[in-house]
Amino acid sequence: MAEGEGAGQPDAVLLAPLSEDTFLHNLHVRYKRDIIYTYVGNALVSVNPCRALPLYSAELVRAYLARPPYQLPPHLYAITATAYQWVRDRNESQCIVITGESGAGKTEAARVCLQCAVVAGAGGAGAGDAGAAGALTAAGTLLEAFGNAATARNHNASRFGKLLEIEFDFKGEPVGGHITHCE
Ligand SMILES: Nc1ncnc2c1ncn2[C@@H]1O[C@H](COP(=O)(O)OP(=O)(O)OP(=O)(O)O)[C@@H](O)[C@H]1O
Repeated sequence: MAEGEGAGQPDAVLLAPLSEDTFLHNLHVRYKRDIIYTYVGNALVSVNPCRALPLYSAELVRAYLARPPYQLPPHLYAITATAYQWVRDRNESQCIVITGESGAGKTEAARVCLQCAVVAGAGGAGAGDAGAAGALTAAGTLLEAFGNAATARNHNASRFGKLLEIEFDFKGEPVGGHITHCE
């Protein structure tokens, strides 16, 4: 799971010197090795690989849930697992903001976060596709069917903004959720 030699700097904050050039060069070095995630402190930069990479699995979610943040390579799972643990252990609402230009990969990133939250809420037991979180996944697909369109920048562009909320009970299991869409 370690990134190994020549993978660049996993946290851009540690680049010396830190400039636009070194930042972009570091992202490029990592991208060439199919490493699409890089931290900037507690934020995560994701580069759209435009092809499926073997970066996602329930087993990997469990690995991120089991380790403190920053002990494993940068990943959306690390961000989501930390948010989930803070909801469960500190009883604090958490928010993950995903931003970027059209086609940057926001919708895919939200899907990955939701997948991670589903597995986390199922106690890391598996795909955990049932219940509130499974319904949210299905609702997202349904909204895309009506609210997405092909554009010059993205073959599956969301034509609306999306606020996705998941509610967890005191055991950390998802019990409800909402998707609010805005034009
Ligand atoms: N992590 C990823 N792995 C593989 N392919 C990806 C990934 N992220 C994005 N893509 C590809 O890029 C396309 C565009 O991504 P996505 O729809 O998530 O962009 P977006 O930022 O939500 O765009 P928009 O704002 O136009 O809706 C996806 O349909 C998919 O083909």
